[in-house]
Amino acid sequence: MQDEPPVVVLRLGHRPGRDERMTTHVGLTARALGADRLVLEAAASGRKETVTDITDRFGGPFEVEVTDQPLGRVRSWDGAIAHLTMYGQPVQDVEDEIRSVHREEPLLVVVGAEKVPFEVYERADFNVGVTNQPHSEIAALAVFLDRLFEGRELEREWRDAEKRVVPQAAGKRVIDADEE
Ligand SMILES: C[S@@+](CC[C@H](N)C(=O)[O-])C[C@H]1O[C@@H](n2cnc3c(N)ncnc32)[C@H](O)[C@@H]1O
Repeated sequence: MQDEPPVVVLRLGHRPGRDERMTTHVGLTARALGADRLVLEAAASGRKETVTDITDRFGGPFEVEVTDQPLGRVRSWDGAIAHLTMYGQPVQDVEDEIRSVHREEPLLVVVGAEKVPFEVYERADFNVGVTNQPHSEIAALAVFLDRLFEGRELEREWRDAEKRVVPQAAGKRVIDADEE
């Protein structure tokens, strides 16, 4: 988020066909819940447009990039790495330490699609479990980011939006952002 070291989400793995919506939703969740950037691997490059389109309409800043060297991103990352995995340390036990590291340096958050290479477990500064039960990278990412930002991401402001949702107790209201 603004005025903080960046949080970058790396979506490691993508099975064409099967993972299209999951990868899109990893990106939308990263954007909505305070991450600054999403890195997709080349097989997922088709998802970039969808996430970018949402950013164009509903605001940013949020960047999406595609790499053909996803593991290279992990190897060369200049900052801390949190890898979300059901085998990791409970998020509630490590969140304070991750927050304190993130005050000083950028954070790479790695989420998988299928089996993640063991190298990632070794290179990660934190292997983090959001429960030690199998579930979803989208759910794990959402809980992790909310814990990292302690809810501040819910109040963030969006820049350069075309549209803005006006919260309603019932019904839907979307206005042009320049109508305000
Ligand atoms: C379908 S799961 C793959 C399951 C795999 N056995 C694992 O967690 O390493 C896809 C991704 O969801 C995330 N994930 C699933 N369950 C999780 C949990 N309990 N805590 C944190 N991340 C989780 C991980 O990033 C994982 O790579």
